[in-house]
Amino acid sequence: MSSTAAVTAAIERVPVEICKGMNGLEKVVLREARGSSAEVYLYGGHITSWKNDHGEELLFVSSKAIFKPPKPIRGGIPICFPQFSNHGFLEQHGFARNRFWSIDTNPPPFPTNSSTKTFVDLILKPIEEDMKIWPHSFEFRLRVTLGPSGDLMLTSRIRNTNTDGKPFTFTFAYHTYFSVSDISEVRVEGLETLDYLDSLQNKQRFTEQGDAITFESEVDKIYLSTPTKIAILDHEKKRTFVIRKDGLPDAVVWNPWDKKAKAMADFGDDDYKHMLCVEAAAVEKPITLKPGEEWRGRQELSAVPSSYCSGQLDPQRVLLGGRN
Ligand SMILES: O=P(O)(O)OC[C@H]1O[C@H](O)[C@H](O)[C@@H](O)[C@@H]1O
Repeated sequence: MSSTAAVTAAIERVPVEICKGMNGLEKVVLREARGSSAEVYLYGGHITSWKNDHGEELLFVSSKAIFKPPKPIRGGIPICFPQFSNHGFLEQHGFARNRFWSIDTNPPPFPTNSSTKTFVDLILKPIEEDMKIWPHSFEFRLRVTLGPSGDLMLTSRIRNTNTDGKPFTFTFAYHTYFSVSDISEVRVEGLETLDYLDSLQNKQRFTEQGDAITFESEVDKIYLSTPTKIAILDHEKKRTFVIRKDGLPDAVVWNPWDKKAKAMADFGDDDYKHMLCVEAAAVEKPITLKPGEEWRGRQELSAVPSSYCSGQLDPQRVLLGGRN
């Protein structure tokens, strides 16, 4: 893109608001004309709010969340990089979720749908401390976009900028906490009959049964090679979340249930009833990048009124307009 085009693109964009959030931490607020909004903290590159055009919050953030470094924020969408969970020697979920990201004022060209003008680009580069625990140079660019109908899109571009010729390997997840009315009324469709690693049973491999997934106890599973669309149906709210993903073959499903909830200082005792994590991820097959190579991982979230019946995962029908 020429510099003139870049300037034009910047002018056409809906300006984003940068303000102080909890404990004075900086956050970016995106707003769409019809009323939807999203908030992202520079601390963690962490989405903490996604509201539909009625102003209803769609993500769960614990009322006990601690917005204070180095503690990651409990809820919203933490970014797990360069390690998912304890699958490696780094701290749980890697360090991206508790680093300060910057606004990327001049991101490399990025194909954008011409109707979406509400977005912000963030960037994370390693600090000296990171290089000690993970000796690699990288540029992690995160674009957060709010679509005209309130869809929330996250695109990550991770580039190996090592100058020593060395490749690096990472695992990744968008650790999305969805807000649900009552976990026992929720069903997940799209993961039936798939293989998963059960993190509650030493990551042993099992095969899911044929019915949609429902919840009556703690769950912590990594579903493998999942379809690009997954739906979360919330009967009580009459709302369906549709997750579309690209470059992220796995999907983690997590709910800590009552005992683990009580053990977490930044999570209310009953919070587990009102959240469900379904996390677009790349875990089973870690990503390796050579110097100069870039990886992309994309997640798109929509929330629509539940209007379809069990066993008919057909987001084309759910999403008026039938986008794929
Ligand atoms: O407490 P955190 O470090 O944020 O992790 C919360 C959860 O994240 C993922 O869903 C993992 O699969 C779980 O094993 C973990 O408990």
